[in-house]
Amino acid sequence: MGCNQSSSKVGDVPGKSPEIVEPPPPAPAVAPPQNANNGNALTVPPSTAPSPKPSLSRMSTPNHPPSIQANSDDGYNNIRLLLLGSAESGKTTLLQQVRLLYKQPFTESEIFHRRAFIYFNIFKSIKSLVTAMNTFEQAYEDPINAGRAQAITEDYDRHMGMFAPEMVNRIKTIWKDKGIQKMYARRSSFNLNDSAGYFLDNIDKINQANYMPNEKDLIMSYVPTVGVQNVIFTANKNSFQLFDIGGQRIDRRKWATQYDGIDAIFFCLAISEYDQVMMEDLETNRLDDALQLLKKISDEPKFEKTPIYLFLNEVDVFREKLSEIPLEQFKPKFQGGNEEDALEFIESLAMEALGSREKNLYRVYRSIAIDTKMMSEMLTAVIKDIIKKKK
Ligand SMILES: Nc1nc2c(ncn2[C@@H]2O[C@H](COP(=O)(O)OP(=O)(O)OP(=O)(O)O)[C@@H](O)[C@H]2O)c(=O)[nH]1
Ligand SMILES: [Mg+2]
Repeated sequence: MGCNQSSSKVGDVPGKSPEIVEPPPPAPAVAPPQNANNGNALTVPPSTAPSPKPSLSRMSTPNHPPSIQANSDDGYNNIRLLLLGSAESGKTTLLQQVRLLYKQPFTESEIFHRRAFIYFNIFKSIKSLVTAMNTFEQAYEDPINAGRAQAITEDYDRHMGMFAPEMVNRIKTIWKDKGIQKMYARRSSFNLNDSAGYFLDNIDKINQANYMPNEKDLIMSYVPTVGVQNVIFTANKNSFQLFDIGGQRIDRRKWATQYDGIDAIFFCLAISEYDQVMMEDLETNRLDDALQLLKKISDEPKFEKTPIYLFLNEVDVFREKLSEIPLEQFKPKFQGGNEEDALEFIESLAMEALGSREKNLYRVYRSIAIDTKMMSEMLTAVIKDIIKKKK
């Protein structure tokens, strides 16, 4: 099964919610990754295109996503939310948590689509690890694994489906190697998907013909967003529409087309990226880029009166990384200190980016977007706050 198959529509799946919209992307369904460390060349296939809810008017091109009418005549508020932030900052993960919280289940086609990407995530992770072994001149515990790793390095297949038995054994054997495990412990020194260990540990379960990703697998997988996705949900008699746009530089050009009529912004900022550079230019610091982006959004005249809910995300990865890679190495203004001091320092940078914005026009949260319990509490509070402000 490949991703190209996921062009079926939500409306095609009996008994499934018609409320999720993922408009067709402008590019072919799946383009090959550009290099071993960069899966960002992938595009998202048109997995869903629902039949409309009676009270909603829709359009379905990527630049003009389906919209709900600003005012309804049934006493409901229609509230439009925009999810922004750089690539891999946790936007789609947050959207997924919203879907879990407000009971917008994944469609069958979405699950199959994600499943294909899970294989791709696994292969990309093991490839990043063996590449790092060469870069950092880390030796394999078993020298035979160097040969197995070479075969991985030279494999340019996209691997969007089940692995052949030989390949799965190769990946498992390499993953168990103590040298690779040492490299994995140093993963903050190179770009590795945050969910690499989770999927590599579960490869036996995943590499089955009848494997269906569970809730956690779906949350942990990474499918770069291309174009605009959105979810419609109801909370406390208010109808919400949440738009999620890809955060890679190439996708940010589309952001401004979504700025009109937005009631609140959810901004995800991956604070764990303080030591990393952008995939796009391999130069710009990812945290600096994200902070600049936040400032740009905060200064945007159209958002002068729009509340910003800022999620300082990936707190788990941040905490793990601090002991390995001191923050002060990358942010000399940080005087050093414990985890809390480091978090407060990052928060102060975010406040700077938010500038002179009125206090009631932003809220800052420390989040772990993969943590469903934490996110359900946080999002419930955020949604309540938005409703209160809208009244
Ligand atoms: N450990 C950890 N992983 C996270 C967290 N938030 C997101 N992830 C993982 O990071 C990866 C990227 O997350 P996404 O939500 O898809 O990123 P995105 O911002 O939508 O990225 P684009 O669509 O490329 O703009 C996924 O594998 C997620 O499971 C977090 O707080 N902690
Ligand atoms: Mg996304």
